[in-house]
Amino acid sequence: MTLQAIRYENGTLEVLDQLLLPKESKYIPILGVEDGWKVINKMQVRGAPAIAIVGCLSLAVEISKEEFEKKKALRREVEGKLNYLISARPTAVNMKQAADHLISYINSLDNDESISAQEMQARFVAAIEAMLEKDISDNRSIGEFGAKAILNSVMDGEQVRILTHCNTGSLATAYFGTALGVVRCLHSASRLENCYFTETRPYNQGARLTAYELIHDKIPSTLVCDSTVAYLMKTAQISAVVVGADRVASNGDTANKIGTYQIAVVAKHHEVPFYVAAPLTSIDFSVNTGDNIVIEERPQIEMTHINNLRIASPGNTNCKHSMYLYKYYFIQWHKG
Ligand SMILES: CSC[C@H]1O[C@H](OP(=O)(O)O)[C@H](O)[C@@H]1O
Repeated sequence: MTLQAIRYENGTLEVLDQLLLPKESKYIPILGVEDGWKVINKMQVRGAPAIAIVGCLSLAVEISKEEFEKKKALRREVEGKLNYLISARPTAVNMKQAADHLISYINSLDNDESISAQEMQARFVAAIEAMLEKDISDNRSIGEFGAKAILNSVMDGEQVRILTHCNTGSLATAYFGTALGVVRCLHSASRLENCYFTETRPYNQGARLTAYELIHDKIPSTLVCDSTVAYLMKTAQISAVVVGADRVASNGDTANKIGTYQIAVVAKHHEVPFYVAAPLTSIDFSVNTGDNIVIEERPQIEMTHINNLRIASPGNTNCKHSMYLYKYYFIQWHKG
């Protein structure tokens, strides 16, 4: 059984506090949407699919404890709280996609006169709970499809060497992962020679989270500095790069963790196939190109400190060159 970022059973929700990993493995209770918003905003829970699932489950936990006489009251509460949850982080689209779907669903339940307020509440909670199993099923399909695509591009029986960035595994989803799900499928097929993964400064999703998962699953892997990527592709015969996505625009432009763009450019230079592994819930058809994707900027302390220890000299942060911005960049989808 791979690691579980999310524990949900009969209306009770706990999440693994990923800010404490790998030093401490601690689950924290989520009692409602306020808790859900906080753990997403603080990145105690992160990863595009996991953000949507935890956000929506926090709503299910909250409304399961309430009684609604009027269907319209339930609909209004659901709409307000889903829009609140979207504001926790801007770039990953999964929470917005889930909110749009659930608002449409609660409106259809409200308009169905054959359904009581209690039935409406029960069906709505069930729809959120179904997101967990759907994500796991999607991840397994992505993993199998991605592994097959990579193996089709190499010689029969050849062992492959994969490079990935950030964390896209069980700690970023309901279970199994997206890009790391592809790695898991290659390993299960006995075709993975090694998975190289970047530390992914400044939050260190790779060094702290992907390392934790690959060691847990006993998958052959090597942690590399972010700055090693070009040298690695020049010297290590990388078979393919596989990364996740926070938001994919309708033309294929992809927003992902900072560092993805430079890996894509280096992969193109070294003619290494580059794959984005993402569920349909990460694709935003309302956005034409990457230019329209909101880029998340986070507090500079997330870069200047590690575990509250300053690692960057204090400077005049008003000067442009000294500004520490933790930004996502999108990669132009290299067609053909
Ligand atoms: C399947 S996770 C997709 C995406 O989420 C991660 O971002 P964060 O750790 O900031 O939530 C990373 O960009 C992954 O590629």
